[in-house]
Amino acid sequence: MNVLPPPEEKAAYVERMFARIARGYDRVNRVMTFGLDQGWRRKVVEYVAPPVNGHALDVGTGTGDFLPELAAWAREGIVIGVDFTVPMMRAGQPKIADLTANGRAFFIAGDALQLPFPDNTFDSITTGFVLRNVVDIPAALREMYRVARPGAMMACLEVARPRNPIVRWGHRLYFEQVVPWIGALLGGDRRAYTYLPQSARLFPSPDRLAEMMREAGWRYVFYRLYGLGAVAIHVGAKV
Ligand SMILES: C[S@@+](CC[C@H](N)C(=O)[O-])C[C@H]1O[C@@H](n2cnc3c(N)ncnc32)[C@H](O)[C@@H]1O
Repeated sequence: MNVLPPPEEKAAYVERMFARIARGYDRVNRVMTFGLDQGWRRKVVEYVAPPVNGHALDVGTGTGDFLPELAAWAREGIVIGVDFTVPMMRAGQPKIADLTANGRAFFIAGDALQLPFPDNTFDSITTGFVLRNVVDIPAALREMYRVARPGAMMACLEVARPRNPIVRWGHRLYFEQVVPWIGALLGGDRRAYTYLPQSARLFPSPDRLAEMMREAGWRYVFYRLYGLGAVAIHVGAKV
């Protein structure tokens, strides 16, 4: 069953889907990734190394899993999570409640393709499992570049396909057959977790994504694979 929407309906489809699964989103993530997802996010934040009093942005922040880690680095700075699905941010509000009370972390509703920030604003930018969902990946990469300060680092966490043929076969079986059921049982939404492997299939390879980052202006681009090659972290700098 193909659940992928046509491009002109993708943004509305994605927003509705994440609004539906917002409450169970974190639980499904932990189970589906065998608890590895938070370690990958910590790695992403290490790559962008937010300065102590810096400004950090997480694009497509969802329930804000990156924000406490960004705030732990930028301990005298400000961290912002931007997303166009308000129920996802609402579900994550308790995670950043203390930081928000101290004026250090905020959720802001906005589109990754038209970020609601001036040019050259952020020292560090993260984005996790988002680019697969946007209609125009180059435009999202250019927007992040626009709002990054010269000297800023950006890191992107996304799904990839393992290169080892045996691991790739097992991963495909798990991702396409098991994950939709985990989503159905724990997240109450089989369709959303069928979209996940289907959208992953169309996502550019890590080499191609690195190229797209360079085309968007990012420099010193490299990537590393994690989770037996099931996810990639791409890193770039604005010079
Ligand atoms: C798979 S979730 C990832 C959430 C979070 N980054 C994480 O690591 O768990 C994808 C998120 O990207 C958001 N998203 C997708 N396209 C977007 C866009 N064009 N603008 C803003 N947010 C977007 C969705 O609303 C959703 O919350």
